[in-house]
Amino acid sequence: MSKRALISVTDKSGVVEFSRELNNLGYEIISTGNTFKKLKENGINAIQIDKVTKCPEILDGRVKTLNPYIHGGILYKRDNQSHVDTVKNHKIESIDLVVVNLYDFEGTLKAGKNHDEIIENIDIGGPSMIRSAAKNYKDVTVVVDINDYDLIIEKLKTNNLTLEDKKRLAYKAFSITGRYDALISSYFSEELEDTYPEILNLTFQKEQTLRYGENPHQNGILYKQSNAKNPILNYEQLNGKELSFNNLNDLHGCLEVMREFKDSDKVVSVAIKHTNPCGVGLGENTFEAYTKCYEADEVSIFGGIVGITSIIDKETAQKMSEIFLEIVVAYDFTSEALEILKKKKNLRILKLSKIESSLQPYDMKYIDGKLLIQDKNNDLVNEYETVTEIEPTAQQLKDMEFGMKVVKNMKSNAIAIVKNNQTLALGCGQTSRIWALKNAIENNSEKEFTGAVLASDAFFPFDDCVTLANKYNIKAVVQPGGSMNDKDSINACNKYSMSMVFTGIRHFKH
Ligand SMILES: NC(=O)c1ncn([C@@H]2O[C@H](COP(=O)(O)O)[C@@H](O)[C@H]2O)c1NC=O
Repeated sequence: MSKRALISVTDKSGVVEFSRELNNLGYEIISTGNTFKKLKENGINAIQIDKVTKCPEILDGRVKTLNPYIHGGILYKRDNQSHVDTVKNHKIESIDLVVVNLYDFEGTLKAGKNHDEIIENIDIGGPSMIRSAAKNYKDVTVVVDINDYDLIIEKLKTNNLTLEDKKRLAYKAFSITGRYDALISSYFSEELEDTYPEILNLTFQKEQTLRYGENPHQNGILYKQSNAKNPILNYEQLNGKELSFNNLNDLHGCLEVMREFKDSDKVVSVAIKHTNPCGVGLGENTFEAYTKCYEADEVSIFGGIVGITSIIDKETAQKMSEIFLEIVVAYDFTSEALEILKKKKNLRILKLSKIESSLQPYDMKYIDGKLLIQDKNNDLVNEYETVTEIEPTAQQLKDMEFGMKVVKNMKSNAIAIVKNNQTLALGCGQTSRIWALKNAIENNSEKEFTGAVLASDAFFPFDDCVTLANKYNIKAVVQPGGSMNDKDSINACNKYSMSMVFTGIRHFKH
């Protein structure tokens, strides 16, 4: 008896050639509405589904293959006599190969169609057949990926389709239906504004196998969430080696800082080291911004990432090429700038499409079998409230906002000393706040801090930071406030004739 293949595909690419080969191999083909039409038009020998189901496709295609003649033919165990007798009694014929790809739910969603159209694009019969065939993979071959057509034909021709192959195809099939359902579930959770559902169905697709992970002995992979909105890692690579695990992680840190300044009328230049900013400068033009960023810390920038919210010109590119950088990322590059930067073969040059606001509902951390999820930290300050006798100057207020944007994106405990739209000294990732400040000051002992502003990611539990700042003539402080001992810091500020502003929002980043 000849073998039978059921072919029902929305994406019809390659299906004619594939079916022709199946015909040549002696397969009888059963097919649904439009697939059947396409095959027939191309001279493929096929039988329409209703000849098998003995029922027309009904309910606008909602029921085509949901039928015992189909599922019985797929699901019966060939080595189970009772199953064999049952299908024989019911005149159900064997289906040995199931070729299905699903209604384009994802594409319909992305095209912004209305709810009813999206619902109509939830495939029911397709996943059912895929799951039936995958469950019975020992007896039935399931093909869900058009990229597998050639290999399947090759294997069938050489009689070399092994049980292991079929198991792998079944695995792929269940992964595809699982992903499909996760996308549907996410759609409903969004529709019903259920940001933190009881069951969180996230689905990620492998985008890139990285050379290694954070260290050479660790594997590293980049997965992408296909239903993410405005993903921040959205760039075109114009030069250089493939991005590494650490590059991608650091780049994310860089883009998050750039995002803080995306609506600024000035250009921001950020230097990142190990996900933390090590220099940030705001300027009227690219060169000024980069110069400020570079001069903020000429040591740490070495081997770092530089991000610029503008077009990189020749002058800036020349200055950049004086040092070793891993990545330069910007909105664009002049052709002269690109020519200069490209001389460094390994320098990764990235052109960003655009920096947009984050539309991701949350941030997450995988903690060994559990997932910690929280709202994305999209706010900067609640309101600026001066809590001292002295008010900050207009420039100090501007620097306070600038400083908060920087400390918000540094690992806690984080301190930024800033002046005139430039970071002068940064301290981060310290286990004590005073150490973060000492670190910042001691690493930049040659600098003049008079007139600078001190920004802190979280409140001061003691007045020690204020006292130390005063020693270096820093006369303005911005911090969230909220400590039981706020009074101590406020009193110290008043004693030293300093201004202090509370923002009302803490920015821990651990
Ligand atoms: N309802 C059913 O019984 C059913 N059986 C198969 N499908 C889907 O119909 C599509 C193919 O339809 P057509 O051959 O008419 O283009 C395939 O994507 C397949 O997954 C169905 N459609 C939706 O559920």
